[in-house]
Amino acid sequence: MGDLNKTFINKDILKGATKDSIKKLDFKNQLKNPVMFIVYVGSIITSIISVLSIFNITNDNTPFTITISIFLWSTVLFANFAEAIAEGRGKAQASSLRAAKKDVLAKKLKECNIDSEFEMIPSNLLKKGDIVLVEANNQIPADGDVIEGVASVDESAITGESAPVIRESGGDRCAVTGGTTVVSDYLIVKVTSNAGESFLDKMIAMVEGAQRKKTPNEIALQTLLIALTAIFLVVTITLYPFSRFAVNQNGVGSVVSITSLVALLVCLAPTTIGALLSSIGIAGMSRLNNKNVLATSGRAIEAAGDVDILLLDKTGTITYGNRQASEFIPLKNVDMEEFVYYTELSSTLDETPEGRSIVILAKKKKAINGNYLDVKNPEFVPFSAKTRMSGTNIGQDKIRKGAASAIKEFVENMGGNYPKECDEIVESISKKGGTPLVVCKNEKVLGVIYLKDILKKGVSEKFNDLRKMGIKTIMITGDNPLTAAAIAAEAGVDDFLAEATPKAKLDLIHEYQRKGHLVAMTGDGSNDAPALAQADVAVAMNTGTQAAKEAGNMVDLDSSPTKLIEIVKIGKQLLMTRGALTTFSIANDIAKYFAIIPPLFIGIYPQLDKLNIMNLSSPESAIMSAVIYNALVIIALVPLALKGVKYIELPASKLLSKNLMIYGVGGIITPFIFIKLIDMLISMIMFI
Ligand SMILES: Nc1ncnc2c1ncn2[C@@H]1O[C@H](COP(=O)(O)OP(=O)(O)OP(=O)(O)O)[C@@H](O)[C@H]1O
Ligand SMILES: [K+]
Ligand SMILES: [Mg+2]
Repeated sequence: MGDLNKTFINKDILKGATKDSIKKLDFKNQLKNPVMFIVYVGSIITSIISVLSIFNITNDNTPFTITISIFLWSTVLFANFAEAIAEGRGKAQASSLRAAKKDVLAKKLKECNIDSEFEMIPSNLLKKGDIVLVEANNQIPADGDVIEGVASVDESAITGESAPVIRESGGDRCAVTGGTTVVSDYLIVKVTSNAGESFLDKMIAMVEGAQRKKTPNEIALQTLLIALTAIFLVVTITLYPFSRFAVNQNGVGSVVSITSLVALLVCLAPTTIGALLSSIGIAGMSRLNNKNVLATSGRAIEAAGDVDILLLDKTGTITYGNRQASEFIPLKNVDMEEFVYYTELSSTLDETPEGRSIVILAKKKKAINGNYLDVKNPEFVPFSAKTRMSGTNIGQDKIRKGAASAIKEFVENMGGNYPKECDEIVESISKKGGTPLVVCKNEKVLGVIYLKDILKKGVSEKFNDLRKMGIKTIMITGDNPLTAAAIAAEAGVDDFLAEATPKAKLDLIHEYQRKGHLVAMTGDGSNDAPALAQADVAVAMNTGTQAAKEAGNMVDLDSSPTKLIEIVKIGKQLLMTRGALTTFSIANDIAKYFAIIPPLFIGIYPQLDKLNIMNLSSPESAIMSAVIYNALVIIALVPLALKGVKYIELPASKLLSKNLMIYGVGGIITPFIFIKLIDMLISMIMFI
C-alpha cells in the first residue's frame, strides 16, 4: 500500500504492543478469550496464595508458588502481546493512511455546471448528494461519482501507484476517492458518502482491525478449544478431593496443592493456540493489506484458500477498460459523411467512455468532411447493460448503436433486414478482439464502429499459475462470442461466457455454488455488482464503480485481474497456519502430561515412577518447568503466527500429512527437550 508502512515489525510497533499487552489485562477484555481467561483466573488465585504464604497464613511452598504465579501472569501477558503486535502492524498502516486524510476546503456548487455559483466549505461538512468542483492540483474532498468532466487523478496516496489514472463521467471509471488529487483539467463530482463513512475511513477501520469479526471457522475452533479446556477443568477439580481421599486411604504422600492443580490445568489447556488464534487472523488481514488488497471480511480471506472457480469481467478487469473508437466502417451503400453524421448523433449525449470516444473520432473525421450537427430536441436513450445499446430519438427517427445482436433484433423488429455484409464486418472486428458497435437508423443498418481495448500486461502467464493452483478461470463479458473468444485466447483464460447480462453473471455463480464450488469473482462495473455480492470471494477493482466496490468483500488497489493468486495464497497460508499451530499446541500437551502427572502423584502412587520417563529433578521443578515452557512457547511462536507458515504448492492431502509430521511430531518432541532443559537450569540455580 504505497506509503503504508510495510515493515514487518519496528521499534514503535514493539513499544506500542508492550503497552497494549498491559492494557489488555482488564477483566472484560480477558473474558473474550475463554481459554486464556482460565489462565487469568489461575494467575489471580496463585497470586493470592503467594501473598498468604508469604505471611505464613498458609503453609505453601512460597518460592514455588511465587514462580508459578509470575509465569502464569507472563502467559497471559504473552497472549496479549501476540494480539497487540498483530494489531500494531495494522495501526501503523492506519496512521499513514490518516496522513492522506486531510481536511480541505471544497468548492460546493449550487448547480451542476462549471459556471455555477459556489461556496467554499470544509470537506468534513460535505454531505451525500452535494456537488463539488475539483480543479487541477486540488484534493478531491470526498468519495463520489464524476458527473461531468474527464481528468487525470493522482491516487498514489491510496494505491501507492504514482502514474495518474483517468477518471471520467458515465462509465465504469466514474468513481473517485476522497484524499486523491486531480492532476489536470477539472471534475464535477457528486458526493456519495458522508464524512466519516468514506472509503479511506473504512480502510483505516479495516487495517486497524476494528471491524474484524470472528469467522465461522475461528468460532468453531474456539468452541472446540473451550470444550477441551472445560474437560481439563473438570478433571483437575476432581483431582483435589481424589488426592485427599487417596492420602487418607494410603496414609502416605501429601494432598496436591491448589497451585499445582492450577499449573496442571494451564499446561493441559490448549493455551498456545488459544493465545495465538486471533493474531493469526489479524496477521492474515495485514498480509493482504501489504499486497494492496483491502478485505472487509475475514471469512472471504479463508474462503479464498479453497476457491476453485474464478470469474472475471472482461472490460476494465482483464482489459484496461478504455474501449476507444478507432475506426468507422460504413456499409457499401452508405457514404462516410452520412455514417459519421449518424454515429455522432447516436453518441452526442452518451456519457460513457465509449460514447465520448466516438464523438471525438467523429469530430476528427468532420474536420475533413466539414459536416455540422444541427438537430432540434434530441431525446437521448442511455446505454444499459441489459439492452446493450444506446442512441438518440429525433422526432420519428430512432438512431441506435450497440452490440450486433441487439441491433439485429432492433432492426428486424422495425421490419428491416440485417445485411450479411454487416455480419462480415462485425466478425472481422471481433476476431481481432475488438468490440464492434453497429449503428442503425430505424430499420436501416448504416455501418459499424470499431472499439479497441488493450489487455492488461502479463495476465496470460498469471492465468497459467492459477491453473496450476487448481483454479479454473472463466471470463464473462457483455461482448459478443467472437470478441470474447479472441480476448479469452489472448488472455489465456480457461473458458468464457459471452453476451452476458448482469443476471447471467449472477446465475453462473449460483450454478457453480450449487455444484459445491467456491467461487471468486473479479469485476469493476455496476453491472458486476449483483454477481460480486453473490460470490464467496469478490474482488472489486479500485478503478471500478462505487457499486462494485460496495458489493465486493475485497478491493484491489492495483486493479489487477490476477491479484487473486496472492489472495488465494494468503488464504491458504492462513488456514495452514491455524491448522499447524492447533496441531502443535495439542501435541505439546502430551509431553506436559508426562512432565506433570508423575511428579504430582508419585507421593501417593509410587508405581507412577514408570511414567516418569523425563526424570525431572523434583516435583516442584517439573511443574515449574512445564509452566515456564508453556509461557515461553507462546512468545516463540508469535513470529510464525504473524508471518504464517511457508506456503508450498502441494495437493491438499500431501500438505496435510507434511504438516502433521512437522507440527504434530515436532509438537510432541519439542516440549520434552525444552522442559528437560528448563528443569536442569532450575536445579542448577537451586544448587547455587
Ligand atoms: N455506450 C454504449 N452504447 C451502446 N452500446 C454499448 C455501449 N457500451 C457498450 N455497448 C455494448 O454493450 C455490450 C455490453 O457492454 P457492457 O459494458 O455491459 O459489458 P460487460 O458486461 O461489462 O462486460 P465487459 O466488461 O466485458 O464489456 C458491449 O459489448 C457493447 O457491444
Ligand atoms: K497449555
Ligand atoms: Mg464491465
